[in-house]
Amino acid sequence: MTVINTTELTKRYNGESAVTELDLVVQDGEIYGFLGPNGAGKSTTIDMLMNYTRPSAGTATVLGLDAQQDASEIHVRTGILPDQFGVYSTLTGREHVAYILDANGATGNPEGILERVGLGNAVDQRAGGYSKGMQQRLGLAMAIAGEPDLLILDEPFSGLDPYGVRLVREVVTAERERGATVFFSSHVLDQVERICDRVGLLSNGQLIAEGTPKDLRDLAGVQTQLRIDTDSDSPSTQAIRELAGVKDVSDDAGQIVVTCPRTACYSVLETLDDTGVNIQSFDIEQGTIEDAFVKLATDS
Ligand SMILES: Nc1ncnc2c1ncn2[C@@H]1O[C@H](COP(=O)(O)OP(=O)(O)OP(=O)(O)O)[C@@H](O)[C@H]1O
Repeated sequence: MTVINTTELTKRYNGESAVTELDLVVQDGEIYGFLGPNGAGKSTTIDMLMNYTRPSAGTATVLGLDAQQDASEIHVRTGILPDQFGVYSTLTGREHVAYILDANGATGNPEGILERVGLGNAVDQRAGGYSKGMQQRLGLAMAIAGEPDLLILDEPFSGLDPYGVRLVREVVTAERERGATVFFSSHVLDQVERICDRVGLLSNGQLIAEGTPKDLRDLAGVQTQLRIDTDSDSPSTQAIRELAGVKDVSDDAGQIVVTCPRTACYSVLETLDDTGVNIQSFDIEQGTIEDAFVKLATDS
């Protein structure tokens, strides 16, 4: 089933296009990362999906329902962590989660939900006294309360320490295992790479690339560098220069640096070994999705 489907979805503010003819399809059970530089149109797209703002043109369905006509039903079935999430300072964490469960007619144990996001010790503390990271975790707890079919998370890693970042990752993965679909925007690209099935890259309101994180690295031509330390001052590199995929080989006082796709690294090492080069150690520096993101966004 298609969980999110937009057709030529467009939003203009004062004649300026924030999102332009966006065609987006997210399937049931996917973790989809919605990426893009500041001002690319990510939050505007989420706002249109949630009917917080009306499109200037085009259509969107969420969970098979019309994003505008059926917004109430979509809200009940969707857990949302909005951009710039704010707490009610006088309410406790427990009261925040209980409110969402009640509003959505759902059952659940607020304490258990808060424990899942690492707020087990702050359940009855007023949220106004929570740190920024704790408030963000509370936002995540409210999003997952009631086991929604879809999670829409706008910058879920924002303001979190490494422990919090890992926790979001674990919660997102667990939610998908439960059967939810997850759609989130993020600038924290290494995390995106670790959990997303697919990513879409938005630039100036347009979807300029889409696929698995690996697809995007390949599309951008991001290469891997393999550094090999040998015990020779002038190791023979002719055989590896002729291997498929090898882009560049340099040799400096026994250290060979090979630029090639990650899949070619094993052949390079094996070929060097076959030609009698004594490999002492090696290191693979993989091109990242961040490299791909910058290249694709700059080229577009
Ligand atoms: N209410 C508004 N009125 C006028 N322009 C707006 C409004 N909301 C967004 N925009 C403009 O629309 C464009 C897209 O903004 P949006 O917030 O969707 O980007 P974003 O990708 O979410 O950015 P960020 O990563 O910085 O959160 C920007 O140029 C922004 O200035």
